[in-house]
Amino acid sequence: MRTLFKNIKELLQVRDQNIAFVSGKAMSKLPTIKDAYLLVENGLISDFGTMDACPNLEADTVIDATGKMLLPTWCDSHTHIVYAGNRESEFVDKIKGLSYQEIANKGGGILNSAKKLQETSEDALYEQSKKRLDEVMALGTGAIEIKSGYGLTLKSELKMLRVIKRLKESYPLPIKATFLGAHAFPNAFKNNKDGYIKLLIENLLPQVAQTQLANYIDVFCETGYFSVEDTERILKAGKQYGLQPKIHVNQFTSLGGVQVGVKHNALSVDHLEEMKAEDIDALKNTNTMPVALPGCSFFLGIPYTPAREMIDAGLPMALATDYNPGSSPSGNMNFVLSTACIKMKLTPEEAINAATINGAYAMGLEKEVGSVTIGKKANVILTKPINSYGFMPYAFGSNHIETVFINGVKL
Ligand SMILES: N=CN[C@@H](CCC(=O)O)C(=O)O
Ligand SMILES: [Zn+2]
Repeated sequence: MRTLFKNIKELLQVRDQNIAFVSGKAMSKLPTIKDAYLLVENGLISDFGTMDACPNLEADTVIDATGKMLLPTWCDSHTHIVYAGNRESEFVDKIKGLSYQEIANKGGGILNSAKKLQETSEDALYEQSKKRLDEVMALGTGAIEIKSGYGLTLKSELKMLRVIKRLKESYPLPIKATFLGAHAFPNAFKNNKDGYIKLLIENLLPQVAQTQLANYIDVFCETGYFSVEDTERILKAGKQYGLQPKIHVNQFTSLGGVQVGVKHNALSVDHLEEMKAEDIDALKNTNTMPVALPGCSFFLGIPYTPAREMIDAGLPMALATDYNPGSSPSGNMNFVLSTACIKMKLTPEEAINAATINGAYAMGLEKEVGSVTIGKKANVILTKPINSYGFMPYAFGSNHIETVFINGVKL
């Protein structure tokens, strides 16, 4: 099965196999080929170059991309798309000025979603999650990470993870699953936090590991949630089962979560809205990817991750949606791209690198997706006719995508 894209106005994010992610100044370079072709064979990228070198071969499908850009699909490395219902009931309180923490203290927040999820059947949860996945794929997402963390009991955490497994089996895009049992303390453990951590380590974690339902482990390291010490205990326990950390840190406070993540070889540290100089320093020369979630800052009205400062300090940066019912009820990576440029002062090149190759690395998929590279999956976005790739983040809110291809197949 061969598909040939020809006359591509500009083919974006063309890379060699050996580039896992880009950092600092290298983020401002987006390698492209103008007037290009791309050949897909059996779902993989098999060749590309300038049109004057386009081989004269038979293809099952030929797509004329005159005036259009072709780029890798978005790699959304941080989502919570498996949830039940929504939290629209908290929206007006939020508009009236209640903070995320105040809403949680009123019975809203993560525990509100946990209650809904515990009362929802596995099939219904799958159907609701599937709609969200269909929606974000149409918006250009071609690889995604999904967390548990609205179960908070053995039964419901496993239910969430089985739903993620079912999505993995039913959809053609790569999906990674993260165990986030340490998302909040259930009411029953309000006065016995140690009891919940013990339950997590001694009961939930062994079963999650035994069923092989998770690729990574996550903790919400934050005041009022899991302390740095709790986080360290949970990460050490996860390590026993071979689960690498990808953790929520520095959303509201800089507590030392970044350092604990780096110490335990986290694949990524995510949120980072509150960063001290020592947090930035701790990330230098490590393999841990910082992940910014501007949709969350936009929705909650909290600071944006100081991505400009971090990139200028030589760090890499990935962008993700954080799609969840409480702090970012949107999985639109195009909006994330615009917000990163407009609010976080990333250039279009930096934002595209952060949303593709660096996002792929932040979920361990850098060998499969995130760039136009021979042998990688042909998960690509064909834009509508546009003048330049900068138009995508610039003209925010409009849909610039004409077609999304996953494994070379049109959605
Ligand atoms: N902050 C922790 N977890 C999610 C929000 C969860 C929720 O409010 O339902 C986040 O990444 O923002
Ligand atoms: Zn999150």
